[in-house]
Amino acid sequence: MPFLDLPDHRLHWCEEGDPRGAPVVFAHGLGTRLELWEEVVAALPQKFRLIRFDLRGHGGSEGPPAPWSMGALVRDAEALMDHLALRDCVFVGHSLGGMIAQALAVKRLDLVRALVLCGTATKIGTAETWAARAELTRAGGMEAVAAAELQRWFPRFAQKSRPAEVARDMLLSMKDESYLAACGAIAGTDFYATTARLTLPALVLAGANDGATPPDMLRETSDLMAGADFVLLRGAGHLASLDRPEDFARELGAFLDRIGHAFHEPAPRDPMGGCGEGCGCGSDHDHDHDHNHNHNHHAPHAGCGHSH
Ligand SMILES: O=C(O)CC1=CCC(=O)O1
Repeated sequence: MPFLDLPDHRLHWCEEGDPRGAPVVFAHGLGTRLELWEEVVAALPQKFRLIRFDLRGHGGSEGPPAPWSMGALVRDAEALMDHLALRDCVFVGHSLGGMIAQALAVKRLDLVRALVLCGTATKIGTAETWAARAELTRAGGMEAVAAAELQRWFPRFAQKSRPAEVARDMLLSMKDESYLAACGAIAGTDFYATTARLTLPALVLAGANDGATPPDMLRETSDLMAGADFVLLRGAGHLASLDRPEDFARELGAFLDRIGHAFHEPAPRDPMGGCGEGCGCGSDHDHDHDHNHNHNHHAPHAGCGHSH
């Protein structure tokens, strides 16, 4: 099992497909783990380089002490992608992973050439709903969280299904403190303004029966991004990759074909050095999304947003 050692925790990741293929990176959401993508990855053409990882405190990845910021979660993804020398990836993000995807596309357009967002939005929940979630976690632990989440993640007819059992096991495998730290990062996040500036190719997949991030939220996120494709997955709940893996893989595969991902040559690294963010600005400033840096080079007049 490969791990990436970072200064205060280690990240667990895995890779399938063709190591020389065009890269596709998968990031799961709150309370799940990289197994969320198992069946989707198996159903995709293996000509791609298919990389999955566990977010900090999830699955096989360690959880450093709280608090965690969204910027720190984004830096984990960046560190892994840099470690694997990935460029011009299609980044597939579910829920919290989809928030990381949006931030990465703003911050590191050299890493991300297209986005696939599912079960996510620019902002999920409110300060009040996340405070209530924290209270539930402290009072009842992950058992109580799982009971509440399964009702939101799966339509009533699927709450006793195999995917619901798998989701429950994932939630119960998580430590309370990591869950609370991840909730804290989501509670403080609103990417509306920065995601609205994205113009890279994007596919937004909504589960028609998603009670956690309902289709309207996904539609709104899709409408924000110029040229994004929106697809409603019938019969799917919040974890569409788990309860409708074949439909998910078909839509994702068609998107990869549409953007010619298999034939895409990664852009060369900036020969002038620069900040490593692909903007050629030459600065060594900290590109922390928390501090509102804006790096969408597809937006012609956006500027790099850095203080030089
Ligand atoms: O847990 C939920 O209800 C929905 C959610 C928000 C972020 C995430 O990853 O899942």
